[in-house]
Amino acid sequence: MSRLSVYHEHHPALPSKVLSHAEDIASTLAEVGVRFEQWQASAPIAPGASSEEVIAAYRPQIDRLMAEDGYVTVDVVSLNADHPQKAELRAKFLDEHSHGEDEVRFFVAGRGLFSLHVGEQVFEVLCEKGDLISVPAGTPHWFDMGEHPHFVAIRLFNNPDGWVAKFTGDEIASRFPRLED
Ligand SMILES: CSCCC(=O)/C(O)=C/O
Ligand SMILES: [Fe+2]
Ligand code: NI
Repeated sequence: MSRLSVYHEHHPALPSKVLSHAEDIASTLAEVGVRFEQWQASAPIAPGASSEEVIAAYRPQIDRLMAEDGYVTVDVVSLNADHPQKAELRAKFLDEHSHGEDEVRFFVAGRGLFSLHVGEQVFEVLCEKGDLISVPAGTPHWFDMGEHPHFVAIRLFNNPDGWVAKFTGDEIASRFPRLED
């Protein structure tokens, strides 16, 4: 089940708030400018579906976001526990970083743990199948795919150069919870 846990940045062991209803998660994240939505596919997605088929199943929602927020490219990224570089990839995303553009991810399958560092608070969002999150440009954050990663995600970009990260050098992420398998 999707979940939002809110922490003070100095108290990683004790969340001040834990929410599991999608409406509550969305309204709490909206207060800090973060978009959270749940989407339904407009067509069934068969196992092994191509990127084009995955995108087609969510075309109306993708087109709406592109029109609202000016995203120009869309792709599909897929990762599972057989990936030979899974440990390196996990470590890279686990260091606190920001991007010059919004980080927009829709989970077609699987799960991942996003943690957003906003002021003195950390908003930890467990994203599951059907969840969309948009991390605003410039927001320090990290992402845990877990020791045994499994996700298929649609990514939207407003920069055609794709994924570019600026690492903050802060070790805050090492003090916060990891994605539990
Ligand atoms: C679900 S893809 C997440 C990995 C990524 O692109 C990123 O920037 C994490 O912060
Ligand atoms: Fe990121
Ligand atoms: Ni304190």
